[in-house]
Amino acid sequence: MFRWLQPLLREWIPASTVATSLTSYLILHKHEPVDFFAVSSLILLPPSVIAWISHAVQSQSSPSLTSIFASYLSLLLGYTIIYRVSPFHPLARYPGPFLARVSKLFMVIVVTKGHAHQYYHRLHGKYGDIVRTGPNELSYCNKDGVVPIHTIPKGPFYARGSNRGISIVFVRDIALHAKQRRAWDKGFNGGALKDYEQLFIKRTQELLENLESRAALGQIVDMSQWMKYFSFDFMGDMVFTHSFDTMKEGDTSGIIKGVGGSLHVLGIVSHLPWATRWLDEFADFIGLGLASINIANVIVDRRIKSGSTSRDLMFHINNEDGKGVIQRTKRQLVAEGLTAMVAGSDTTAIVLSNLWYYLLIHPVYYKRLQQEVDATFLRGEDPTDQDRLAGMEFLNACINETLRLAPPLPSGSQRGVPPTADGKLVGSHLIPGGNNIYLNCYSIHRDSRYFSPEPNRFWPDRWLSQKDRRAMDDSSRPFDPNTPIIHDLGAYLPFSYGTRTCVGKTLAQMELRVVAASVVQKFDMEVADGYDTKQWDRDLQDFYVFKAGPLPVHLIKRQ
Ligand code: HEM
Repeated sequence: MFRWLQPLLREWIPASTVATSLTSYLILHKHEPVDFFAVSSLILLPPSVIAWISHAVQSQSSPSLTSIFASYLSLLLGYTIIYRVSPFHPLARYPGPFLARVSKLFMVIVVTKGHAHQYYHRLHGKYGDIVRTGPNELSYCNKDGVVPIHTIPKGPFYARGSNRGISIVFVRDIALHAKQRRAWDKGFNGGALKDYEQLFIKRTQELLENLESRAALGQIVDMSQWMKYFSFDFMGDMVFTHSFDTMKEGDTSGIIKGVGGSLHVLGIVSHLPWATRWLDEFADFIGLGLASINIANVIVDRRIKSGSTSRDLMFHINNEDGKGVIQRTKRQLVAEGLTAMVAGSDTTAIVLSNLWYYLLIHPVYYKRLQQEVDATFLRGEDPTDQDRLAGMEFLNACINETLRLAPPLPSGSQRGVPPTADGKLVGSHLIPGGNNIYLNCYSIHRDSRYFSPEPNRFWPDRWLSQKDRRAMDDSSRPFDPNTPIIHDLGAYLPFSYGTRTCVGKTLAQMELRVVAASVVQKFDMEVADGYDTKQWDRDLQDFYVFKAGPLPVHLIKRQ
């Protein structure tokens, strides 16, 4: 059949493979679709049609299906790579590792190992303030980027599939975010914080009782695990009036494991926005329902049915006072509730764990903190009074220094200059439309232009006034007032900056102060025998939010 067409076909197949792959490349390049059907049509349809025509003509010399696909896909890949590494790419002038220019897959490999924060930090050390970390992505480390970067909308990292509710963290549209944020702001105003305060004070008491019983038995306590138990239990109370009771029963509901697992996957997959989107779209279909979403679904269901028995966060977000601006579907409530759980528990837990680690390797600061607590609160008095806690300079210095050295979101939050925009000026760099940028929090916090001397060292005194400042690791000596100090708060952003700044900042600070002061008031703390404290940094992994390993300690109840 169609024998007369066969000679023509010999010429036509390679030509059409080149032409269709080039056309598909240009469409993919210009529109960057992430929709599964659009992308798979562009990738699979043209070679399928060519193969079908070739098969219909049935020439002996017709190339096989495999070779048509292989040529088509190689060409598509070839155009992409050539353009990305070429001097015509809008980010061509920015330095960075060669493989990062070629594909974001390179960063996925780096991220998977968990030490992206250290890798980015080394890149800034080698290439300077601005580094190309992906074909269309830059990492920035200069405080002149703080304001401009945080006025750019969130990037494709935050794109979600259509079958998930979109929680506040993932809303990319600026106007929609402002609307959604109003309900959240209501849930974190002075009155609401007062409501939550009693909840975390109660959970702190429970934490202390648990630590005390283990201390009495001489057991080793994993402080990292207990900080998670505490923060998840409190968040369950605060967000949904739901008791996870992990301090009593362990993680029987699977919420801690589920949230940790989701963050791990998100931290890796979200470097390929199309993959995140597809995972979302097909997760339920292929039976990959994320455990944390399933748990949140059940809790929100129960919470909606029971109505509000107290003014928890759902009360505000679900407009149960009738004063709200937007009505939410159950899917959205699940997304918002889960976001609150993730944003509020893993973050505070990691800050507290890091605080214990720094105080353990600098026992002199642990003692100083104890002295300050003892001087502020009477013997037997619980350190829960927020006014006095806010005035404790050394306590706040220790917390701030922990947040400086180990910000829970170390690599920053991706911002994407809209493809239609002319570009955005960041410092002296014009970032062209369609490209993404991160302000690297971990690196900027350790930059000697902003924090000096010794920016990599835990030295709470840098936060104190000159008269109170003591020498590094020797609190018996005053710090030499002639040594120049740089302490630039314009480069300090553990809670982010601008309209997307952390809505839970005040709550987190209150919680951190109460737990830190309560534990040091009650216990002396020592590293457990056999634990090498160098392991802590090795275990600390950056999956969007820091994830810590165990921190085994001995607690000794103070008399
Ligand atoms: C020490 C603890 C905390 C730190 C360091 C922290 C840090 C941050 C950072 C850096 C962001 C920006 C994220 C981004 O741009 O993608 C953020 C946003 C957010 N945080 Fe926190 N956070 C903490 C505790 C909390 C708590 C206790 C809550 C309460 C539920 C909370 C709720 C949120 C929410 C809802 C957002 C999204 C805000 C928005 O997009 O408008 N955070 N946080």
